[in-house]
Amino acid sequence: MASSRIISHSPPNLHRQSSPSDSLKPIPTVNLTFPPKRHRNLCIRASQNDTSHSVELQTSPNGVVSKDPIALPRPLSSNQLHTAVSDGSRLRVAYQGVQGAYSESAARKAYPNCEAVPCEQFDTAFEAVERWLVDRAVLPIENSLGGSIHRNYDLLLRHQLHIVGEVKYAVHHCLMANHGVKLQDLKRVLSHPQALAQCENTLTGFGLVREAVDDTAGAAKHVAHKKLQDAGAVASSAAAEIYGLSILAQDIQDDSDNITRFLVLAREPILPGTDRPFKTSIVFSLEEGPGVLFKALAVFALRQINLSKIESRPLRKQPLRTSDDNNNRYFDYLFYVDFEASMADQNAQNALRHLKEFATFLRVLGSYPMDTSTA
Ligand SMILES: O=C(O)C(=O)C[C@]1(C(=O)O)C=C[C@@H](O)C=C1
Repeated sequence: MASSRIISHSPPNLHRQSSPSDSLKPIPTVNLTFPPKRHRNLCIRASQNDTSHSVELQTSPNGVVSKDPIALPRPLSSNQLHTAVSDGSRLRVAYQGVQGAYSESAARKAYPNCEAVPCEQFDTAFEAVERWLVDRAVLPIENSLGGSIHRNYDLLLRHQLHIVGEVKYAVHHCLMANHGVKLQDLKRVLSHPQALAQCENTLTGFGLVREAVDDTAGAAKHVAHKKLQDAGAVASSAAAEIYGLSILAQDIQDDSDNITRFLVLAREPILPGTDRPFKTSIVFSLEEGPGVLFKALAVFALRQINLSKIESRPLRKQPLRTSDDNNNRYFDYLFYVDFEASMADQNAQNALRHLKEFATFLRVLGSYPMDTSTA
């Protein structure tokens, strides 16, 4: 039997090591300030323009840092997450992009009362959660027209965050430009590559050259700030309002059913329940050989567990493997699978135990309530 490793939900951990030399890659929207070591209270401050957010952390002399227990977000139970979704608590939620991005709307759908914290890149949002700057991150993982957001699959594995929820958000794209600019004046259109892909047919019909930028709202902001006369942006109607642009065309996505699925990430897992529909996300790798993937997926089929998503990504550290029998070299993959069952369900636990018998690596990324709302 191949050696296997399973990394499952860890117990809640409210402490982390920190020192003044802790470093973070430059984050334009988030700044870290570490006071001298002698200060007992360590203040991590994240600021964006005139908005500043701060979290008070207590340091012990040996440098172990823990939050004031009263202010600490407790490890979430599935019930607490449900409450947060319905009435919203003042959680700090990171998203990628600037104000008006769809990701911000998704963060607000998950936590209606949250303080949404913009991050320049997906990596920044992951780090912001890990470093206690925010409580959650809401990041896109797949879109019904454009497919998977591969970067976030790779980051899920690189970081140790847990999936604690999902949000489905209906994306309605608008073509927008500065006041007075007409559709026939436009030569170029700026947006996030996913958004451009979702409007492929419409933009081709308009004869516009596509230019990819970090996020949809950032595109709108750029067009407005530079007062561009030959370029428009594809973004939300909220972005048009925020940056003072005129909407030239509405609902320009190639299919009216344009849904993006976002993941909610946290430092701690939630307790999986069976009180409502749950989904579990895992990642695993397999030995090379005929039928191994079939065998892996059969552990779910045998137990009537429905799979809702499967994605494969190259295994970066050892992307090629040479077969023992001949000199053939094979690509090596990681398989990401979402299945419709809770880890609290014995059937799901049996399926994973079975998979672990022949998987070379297996990690549970999270077991969380399904978003059954109509986006
Ligand atoms: O640019 C934005 O507004 C985003 O929130 C990013 C993003 C994505 O990465 O897929 C999210 C939803 C839409 O599908 C288009 C773009």
